[in-house]
Amino acid sequence: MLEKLHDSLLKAPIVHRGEYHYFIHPISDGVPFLEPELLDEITEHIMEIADTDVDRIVAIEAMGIPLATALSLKTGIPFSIIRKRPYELDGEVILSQKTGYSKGELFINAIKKGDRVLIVDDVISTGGTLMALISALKEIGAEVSDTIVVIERGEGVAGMRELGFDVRTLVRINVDENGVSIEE
Ligand SMILES: O=P(O)(O)OC[C@H]1O[C@H](OP(=O)(O)OP(=O)(O)O)[C@H](O)[C@@H]1O
Ligand SMILES: Nc1nc2[nH]cnc2c(=O)[nH]1
Repeated sequence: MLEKLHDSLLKAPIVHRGEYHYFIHPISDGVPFLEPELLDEITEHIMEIADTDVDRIVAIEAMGIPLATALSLKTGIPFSIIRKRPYELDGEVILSQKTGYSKGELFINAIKKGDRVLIVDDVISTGGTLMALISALKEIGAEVSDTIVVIERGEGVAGMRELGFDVRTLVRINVDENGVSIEE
C-alpha cells in the first residue's frame, strides 16, 4: 500500500535550513517533478479514508494545492486555498504560521459559520501551521470534518492529539542528515 509514496520518500534528498533537516520530495515541494501516478495513489487513498461529505476542501498554499486540485476533480467538491498574502476582502481572517524553519501569516477567505470542511496538507512537522488553522476555522464556526496530511515527521501530531486535535497521516518518517527512513 502507498508503494510509490514510500519508494519516493526513501530517495528524497536533504538540505539544511538552519538546524532543520529539510527533505525535498515531489509532494512537499513539486521538486524535481510530481508524477500523476504518485498523486493518484495518494489521493485515491485519501478518498478511501476521509470524510468527503463536506462543503469544501481546504488546502494551505503552496503544497496543499496539488492535493486539493486532484481531490476536487475526483469528488466534485470545491476547494479553498489558505493564502500567504492578504486580499483585504470583508471577513478575511489572519493567523500566524510558525513551522520548524519559518514564520509568517496565513489568510482565510470565504469560509463561513456552519461550513463543513476537509483539510488536506502535504507535511506536518511541529503542527504549528495546522493547529493555528484548525483553531481559526473553529473560531469562524466552520466544522472541520477531517484533517488528512500525507507526510508526518517529528512530534507535532502527537502534541496535537494531546490537545484534542484529530489529525490523520498517510506515512510517518524520520529525517536525519543521511536521508529519510519510514517508521512502520
Ligand atoms: O507542522 P509545521 O511545522 O507547521 O510544518 C508544516 C507546514 O510546512 C509546510 O509549509 P511551508 O510553510 O513550508 O509552505 P510550502 O507549502 O509553501 O512549502 C507544509 O506545507 C505545512 O503547511
Ligand atoms: N518539503 C518539506 N516541507 C516541510 N514542512 C515541514 N517540514 C518539511 C520538510 O522537511 N520538507
